[in-house]
Amino acid sequence: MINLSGVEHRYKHGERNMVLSLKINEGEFVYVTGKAGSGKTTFLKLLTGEEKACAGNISCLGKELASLSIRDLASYRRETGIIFQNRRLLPKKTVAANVGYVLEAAGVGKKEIAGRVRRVLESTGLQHKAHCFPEELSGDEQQRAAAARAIVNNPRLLLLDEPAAGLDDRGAEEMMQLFHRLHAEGVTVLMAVQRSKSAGKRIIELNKGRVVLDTGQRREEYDPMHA
Ligand SMILES: Nc1ncnc2c1ncn2[C@@H]1O[C@H](COP(=O)(O)OP(=O)(O)OP(=O)(O)O)[C@@H](O)[C@H]1O
Repeated sequence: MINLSGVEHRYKHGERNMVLSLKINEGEFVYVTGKAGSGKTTFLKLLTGEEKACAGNISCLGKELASLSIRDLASYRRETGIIFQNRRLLPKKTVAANVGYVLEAAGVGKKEIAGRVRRVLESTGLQHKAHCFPEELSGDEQQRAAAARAIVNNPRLLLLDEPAAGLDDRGAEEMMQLFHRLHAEGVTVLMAVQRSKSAGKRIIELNKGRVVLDTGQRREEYDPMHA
């Protein structure tokens, strides 16, 4: 489903900050871990097409990202659910409008949008804030709104940058349960976190833009003696 081969990346005028080759299969749940500045966000941005590789190939959901037109990139992004590091809610739209926006862009009818937005706000515990603007929300609620927006279009792939940031322990636990549930329903999940908290899942650890640990498809199969 995701294949990065010989990928290199550098920020404008900067040094090469990422070198990656890896595969992720459909249906996997992968934690992308590493210290601050190790490259987790950059890795996810390469997969959203926001950052471009300066060498190598990235294919995702059957598409070569480098060759997508702006229009095809927009449609590719609608097939994925993304939680950005700084949430990126649209300040002049209500929570419901922020969440429904992706469906509107995909041409879904108004009635259908209203129903789907209502259900997804219920599942993220935000139904009572549907008509608020982002600045009227707490950090916790903004994070829930970002999660609702990421899942409203039933994506096959979720790219999540610190999805529990700003949540208290209980909120973080609920958020994790939501993504584990979606994974159990078949969604592929890539989640950037500084440290993974759940065993039994693949962990790709980055350091200075390189993979320093990859436990493989299933954590149980990881044998440190033969890694
Ligand atoms: N827009 C940018 N321009 C130049 N360098 C950048 C830019 N964004 C990130 N970097 C650098 O690239 C490296 C990787 O950063 P990245 O944000 O991907 O790491 P991260 O693991 O997500 O960190 P954090 O956990 O703090 O978000 C760092 O050295 C960072 O300073």
